Order: sequence, then structure tokens, then C-alpha cells
Amino acid sequence: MSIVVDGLHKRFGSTVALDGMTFAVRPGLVTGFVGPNGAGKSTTMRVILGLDAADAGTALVDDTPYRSLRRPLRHLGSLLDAAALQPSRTARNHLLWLAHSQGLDGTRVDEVLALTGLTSVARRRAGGYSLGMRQRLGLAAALLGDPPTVMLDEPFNGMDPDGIIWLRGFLRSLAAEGRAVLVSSHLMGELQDTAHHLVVVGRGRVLADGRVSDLVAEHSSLEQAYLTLTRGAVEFSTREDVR
Ligand SMILES: Nc1ncnc2c1ncn2[C@@H]1O[C@H](COP(=O)(O)OP(=O)(O)OP(=O)(O)O)[C@@H](O)[C@H]1O
Repeated sequence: MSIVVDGLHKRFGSTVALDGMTFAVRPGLVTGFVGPNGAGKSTTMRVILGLDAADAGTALVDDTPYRSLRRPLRHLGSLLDAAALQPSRTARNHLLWLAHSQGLDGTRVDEVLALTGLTSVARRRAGGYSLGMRQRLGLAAALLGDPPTVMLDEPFNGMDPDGIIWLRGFLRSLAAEGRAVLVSSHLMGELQDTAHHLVVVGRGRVLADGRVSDLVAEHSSLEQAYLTLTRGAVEFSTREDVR
């Protein structure tokens, strides 16, 4: 397994962010990671990357805690926050800087720029990029180490319809190459067409972990599956079923 999360617990003061989060991400599949606002998706990803420490439980990447990996970007590429870049650097220089700081070969920079459709704008300052372009740049950074596993937090955000169609195909192609792809999203329509597998979470724990085709067959659509499975796990809602 590429990523194995086992019994994660995490509190922020009196807020329980993770309450026994447990799942695994498999190679060759796009795994959607979905749940209401505050369900614990970003916290889980931060714990996997060692950016937050869990109070209990383990998160392993290729059987190892991420922070103990000697060349982490060769194991797991991640995109957590598309805004996290130095605005005065060009996209190409941003990637070159990242590659060098991580001990990676800079020759891959032009490759990932091409893969993410950024070649023609690679010499523009990243500070002038739209959110959709920043998402592509974050994706390029995630792929720098040619990792077998990719983890993306809401990569569809800010993408225009062309970008969404492109990203759907791109995530599928990464999985077809044998990579494990974990992608969080609130866009069920996108995931129905993109993900093979779905981990549905609420209030810091897994509510369902199964194949998208099974969930769709059982609930008529992924959106319906999501609404049914997360009933009762939403903190703020105008939905009638959670009153
Ligand atoms: N640094 C922090 N300090 C305090 N509380 C936090 C912190 N990070 C997360 N939380 C809380 O932990 C819970 C889980 O948040 P998290 O961001 O992981 O959820 P999420 O599923 O990613 O939500 P969203 O879909 O809105 O991005 C929420 O109640 C959130 O307010």
C-alpha cells in the first residue's frame, strides 16, 4: 500500500479533528477523499506529511513515516495549498528552486511543466497566475520527484471547465501508469467521472470506503451516496435531513 492511515486521533483544543481515521490508498487507482467541511480531510493529509502530529495512530508512506523518508518527493508528491509559492519567482524558477532544495534533478522541471500544460507561461511570475494556473503549478511540483503516490487537496478548485476536463483525464492517466492518487474534493460530479474508489469521512472518521461503481449502483449517483452517507455528520447545514 502506498499510504496507510491507521487509527489517527487529533484534537485542536476541544475540537476533535480526527477520531480514529483509518484507510489505505492503493496503487493504480484514483481514490476520492470526501466529506463535509471540517470532516478532517486536510488534517489527515497534514498528518500524512508530518506537518501536524497525531495524538495517536500512524500514517505511513511506503511503510515509513513521511518525515523519515530520505527523498520524500520520490515517494509522495502533494498539493495542499496552491497559494503556497513565492510570487516574485517565475513558475520555472519556483520548480527549479524546489528541485534543488530537495536534492532532485532539475532536468525534470521542463517535463512537469509540459505535463501540466504550463510550458508557454513558465517564464511568467507565479504571483500573476490565476488559481487554476497555480493548481497546475502545484501539480507540477507534486510530480517533480516522479513519485508513485500523489496526494492532492481540492485540486479542481479554481479550474475552468477546460481545466476540469483536463485534470479528470490527467488524474486517470496517473493511475493508469500505476500510481496511487488520493484526491480530496467537494465536487461529486467530478469524482464520479474520475475516481475509482471513494473514502467518505465525517467528524474525523471513515463513514464508507468502497468502489465508486458500487456506491453509484447502490445510491443512483455519487452525490446521492454522499448525501446519504454523510447524513448526521455535517456541522453546518441547510439540509433538511440533518436538522
Ligand atoms: N490548526 C487548527 N487549529 C484549530 N482547529 C483546527 C486546525 N486545523 C483544523 N482544525 C479543525 O479541525 C477540524 C477538521 O478540519 P479539516 O480542515 O481537517 O477539515 P476538512 O475536512 O479538510 O474541511 P474542508 O472541507 O472545509 O476543507 C475542523 O473542526 C477544523 O476547524
